[in-house]
Amino acid sequence: MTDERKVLIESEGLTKRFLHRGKTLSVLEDMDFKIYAGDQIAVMGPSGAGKSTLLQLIGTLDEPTAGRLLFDGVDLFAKSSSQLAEFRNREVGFVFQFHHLLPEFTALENVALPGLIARMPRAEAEDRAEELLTKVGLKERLHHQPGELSGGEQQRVAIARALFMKPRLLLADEPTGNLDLKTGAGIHAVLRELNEETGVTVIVVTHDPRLAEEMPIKLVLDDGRLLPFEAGDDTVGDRIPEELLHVESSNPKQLRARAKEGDEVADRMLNG
Ligand SMILES: Nc1ncnc2c1ncn2[C@@H]1O[C@H](COP(=O)(O)OP(=O)(O)OP(=O)(O)O)[C@@H](O)[C@H]1O
Repeated sequence: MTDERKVLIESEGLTKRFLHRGKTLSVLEDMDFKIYAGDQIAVMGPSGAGKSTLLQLIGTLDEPTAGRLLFDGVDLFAKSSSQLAEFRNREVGFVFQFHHLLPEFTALENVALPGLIARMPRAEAEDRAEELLTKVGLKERLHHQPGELSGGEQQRVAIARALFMKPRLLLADEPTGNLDLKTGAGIHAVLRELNEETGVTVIVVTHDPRLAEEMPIKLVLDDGRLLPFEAGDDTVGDRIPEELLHVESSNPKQLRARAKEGDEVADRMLNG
């Protein structure tokens, strides 16, 4: 099958092992995948499966032990560390579970900060920050400090800040981890809307299949492999996510077999 869409990220044999107290811990093994520009992907998997590690590699915050990662056809880890820093500034927005907003700055100032660091005129940076805060539904909270915002609002400020430099890729590591389900679903909806408006490629790590439902592509990382996750059937329900993921991902063959025929996107990503 041919696909006209642009491949944004391609991994070839991506491998990450940690040396810990004299023992080698293999986290990601020989991963091949493609992520297309504009994809919206949720990555689930048991605790310790390597989800954060994968995100750190894709965001070039860490280096692989082996393998390559291409971004728009360019081999990322062939770049120098200063080129990589520039790549991260320009192309990648990060959102973490704990938002790392500056407490003494307002929402507007927090979002405008990347522009000020890049020496953008203040008025221009603040205009863009206001535009982004409006997009994430916080037009009425521009001058609130993080401590005066709810957890979901703080996370939306962090998302707006991550998008300030118009990155092509947004990486979110459990952005809903300390939020209730409803607020978490709101955050995922914001990510989806931003993707639809700006075309930014979104990869979000989550523990909760109910939150993953917001994302069109759902993958499970387990045993160092990415597999399609079909959450649209009766296995989701109200089961405990960890238990569900464990049961599902311990049977990768079964999981593959169960992936619906229509789930071509995940298949294309994994098989090229
Ligand atoms: N710097 C490191 N040195 C040694 N081991 C590490 C290091 N970083 C991560 N690990 C190990 O790699 C494995 C994967 O960690 P990672 O944080 O990527 O998992 P995760 O899937 O994101 O887990 P969680 O859902 O609990 O956040 C874990 O077993 C962890 O202990």
